[in-house]
Amino acid sequence: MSGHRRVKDIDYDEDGLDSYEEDHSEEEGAGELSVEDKEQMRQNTILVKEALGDEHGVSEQAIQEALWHYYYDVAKSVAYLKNQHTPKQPKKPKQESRFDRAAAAATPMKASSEWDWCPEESAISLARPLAQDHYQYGAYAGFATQADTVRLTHELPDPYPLPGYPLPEPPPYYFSNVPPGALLSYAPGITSRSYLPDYVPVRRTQPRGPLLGGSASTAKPSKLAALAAARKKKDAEQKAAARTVDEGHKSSVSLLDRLAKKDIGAVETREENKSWVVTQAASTSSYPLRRKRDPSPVRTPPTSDAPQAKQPEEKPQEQTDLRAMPSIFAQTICFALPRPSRVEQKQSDSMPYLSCHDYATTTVTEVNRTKSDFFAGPSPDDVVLNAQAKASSSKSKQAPSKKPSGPKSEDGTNGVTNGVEKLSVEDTIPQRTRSKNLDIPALYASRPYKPSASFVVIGHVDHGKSTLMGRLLYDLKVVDQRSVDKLRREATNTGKGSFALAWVMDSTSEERERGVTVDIAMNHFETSKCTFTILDAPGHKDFVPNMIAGASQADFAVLVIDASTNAFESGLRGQTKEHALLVRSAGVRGVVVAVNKMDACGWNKERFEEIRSQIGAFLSLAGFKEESVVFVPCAGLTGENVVHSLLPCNTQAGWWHHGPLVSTLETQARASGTLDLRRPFRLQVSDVFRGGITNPLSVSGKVEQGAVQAGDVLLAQPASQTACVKAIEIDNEAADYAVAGQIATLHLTDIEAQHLRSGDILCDPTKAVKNITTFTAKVLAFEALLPQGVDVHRGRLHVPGRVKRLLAVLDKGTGQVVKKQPRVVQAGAVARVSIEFDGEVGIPLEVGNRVVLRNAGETIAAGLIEGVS
Ligand SMILES: Nc1nc2c(ncn2[C@@H]2O[C@H](COP(=O)(O)OP(=O)(O)OP(=O)(O)O)[C@@H](O)[C@H]2O)c(=O)[nH]1
Repeated sequence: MSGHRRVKDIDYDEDGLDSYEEDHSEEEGAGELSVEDKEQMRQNTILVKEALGDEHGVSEQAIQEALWHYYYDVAKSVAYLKNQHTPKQPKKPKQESRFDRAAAAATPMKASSEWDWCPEESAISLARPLAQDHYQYGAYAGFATQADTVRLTHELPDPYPLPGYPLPEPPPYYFSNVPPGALLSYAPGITSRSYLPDYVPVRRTQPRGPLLGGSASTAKPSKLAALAAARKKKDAEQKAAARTVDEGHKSSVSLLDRLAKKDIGAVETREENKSWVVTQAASTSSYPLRRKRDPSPVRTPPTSDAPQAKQPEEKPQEQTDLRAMPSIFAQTICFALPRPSRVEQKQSDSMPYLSCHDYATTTVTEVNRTKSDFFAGPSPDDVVLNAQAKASSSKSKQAPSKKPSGPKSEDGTNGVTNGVEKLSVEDTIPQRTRSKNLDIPALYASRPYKPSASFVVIGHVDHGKSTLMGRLLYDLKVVDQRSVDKLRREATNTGKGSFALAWVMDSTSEERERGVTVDIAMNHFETSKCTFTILDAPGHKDFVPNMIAGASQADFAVLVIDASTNAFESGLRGQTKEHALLVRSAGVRGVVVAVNKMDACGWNKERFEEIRSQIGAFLSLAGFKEESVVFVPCAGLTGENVVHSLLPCNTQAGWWHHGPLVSTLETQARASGTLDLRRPFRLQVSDVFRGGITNPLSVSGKVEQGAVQAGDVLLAQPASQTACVKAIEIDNEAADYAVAGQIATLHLTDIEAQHLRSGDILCDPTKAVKNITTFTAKVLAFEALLPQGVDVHRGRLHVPGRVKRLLAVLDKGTGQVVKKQPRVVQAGAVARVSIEFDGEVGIPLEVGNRVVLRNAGETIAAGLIEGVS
């Protein structure tokens, strides 16, 4: 029985956390079998013998060694022993798939001896899942070839005997012809620990096949073949053309790709002053885009050395009009000198320094002559700082006055101070926003009631998540016809016509080129009853960390399942179950299962029922309550039963009498639960935006608990820096406050950008989250758990650490300690473990947070933090 199936009756809720005794005193003898181990060994040996039968003739010692090796896992031991002791049968060559044919057409290759370097054991253990997942790992990523598949298929051992047996990682050679940098950019989830060491010894003698993007299930074979055959040639041509034809256009597209907003047209007029919103002049599309996420600034110690304004340098030779325009500071310094009319005209209305002298025409002699005058009085900085000090001292004594109190000149005749005098403090220094001291819980309770919810869209790669969400937005008129037509044209031109709707969500050029979602795409829409935030998660296993980040912000999940032949089954072996477990681990309680691509199976009721019974059983084992799981058949591509009910003319679907997907979403949103707004404020930063003029630093994320309003001072952890909330936006609209459950954008002041990264916490400074270095957690093990290195994930946060100690195995039902200090925690067991972070910097986590533990690209456990230190 796999780890996935042993999730029964596990409740991740905080309830019952206090009920466990803790006793770490008992140490077991190391190196010898304990009494329990011996008993377990004896019982499992009998089970293995029974499973093997007599004809295998495997010795008891071999059985016990296998059991020891697999930590008493009977199924794995049996599989191993069978593989070891069964003579290999020559297998029938697998029938070539469309992908194989396309790849062969593109790059004719014979099976080489590339496989021979790989140890036989690895070959056998990797062969089957790789062949099954050839598309996912290989052709999909563009690194594997037909030769790989053919060879792997010939080498296949007996089918994996274990249901839900976890897929191993792709072998290193799948990436062997990729430079390490490119490997990381293709697969950010792959750590150097998991792949890069193996990269070095791999040698390939022949070039790999080209990238075959697109969907196996929907692309036409002829197109694929043609695409593959022309790929190499086109790649070279396109790259050269893209580089030379329009550099400017390219950069604007790539910037555009990374931005998020609902309506480009609206932003073009409203957001001229936000540098993170790039307006693509040529584009008139209004499909939603993604905001640019700040590339996590490197945290550096704060420095007081502000960049200095450039001082005029002595240049013996004559300056001409060709010199660059002076800085505003230089113009301020030199404004007493005569000003040429050319500059007056140019700067007439826009510049605050109307009488400013054009420094470009000032000679060194002039500068020297007037230098003593310039520095006779206080510097502009001094004046401003003095005024600021005065303003703050007067503010503390008297009520704030609306009239700006500008700095008084100390020397009315001095040009510099006169110039600065014209500035008010408000013009120069961003005013700290004053809190309106709103009673947020009362306001929230009395607001016009329209529930809002965010949902994460999960499921195996290519099951149609992005297309379904694109269709939802299109049918709800969030995206207009013109934009979709444009996307259709673009998608068709690149041979990916069927992805047009998916491109509504997948907006980056990388995602469009590869035909897969890479990061969470966020979008908003509204129905007459609710407002929603979509978090479209990537389905590919390399991007599971991004999926976890989406799950942590969601109120419920939409699990998309491809109903077409074999796709559902391959999803079960892939990410369908893993995603479902992860969202449950992240605290999500409700799931809408969208049984998608029903058009591809002719709206077959039996197929729908089969999927409902299998997935329903799994979700209940994973801890979802039956009433929190709803199934809806739909087809994102055709739009049937997504927003509009099924047409009566669709006779095949006459058996479905319930509403479309959107009405199910509304029901789930209403059931999403109540909010406790009076708890201390917490927001995990999901994205950081910087560079805007009016809002130089903004962050977005889900308010996990409590509430925030403009003027509040927050503490950023782990940097331990305070910041002031200047303004708040929710769903791209200005808001007075944000409350738990809402995904908000906070515009911040009084903090440097390097103190904020995605994954950080903004919290109430009076009840702050502490930075910790170790914690204990109650976890459910998806794989056997040992003291080992792990990546600790919580939303956008992921930090390397290690399982320091296995403290106890717990009873799943009661939570009582079953065994103290176990040597290993079996897959499916619940355990209390102690985890330590690798670095010296503390990590902002607290009791009650949900964490996911991953190792080498696999999720190995998930659970709740019970204690921190
Ligand atoms: N026949 C049919 N094909 C569909 C349907 N929905 C999506 N597809 C096709 O399935 C392929 C993959 O769709 P995507 O929306 O990119 O899948 P995805 O799950 O978002 O993929 P990732 O985000 O990369 O995991 C595309 O070629 C779609 O046209 C559907 O309802 N019917």
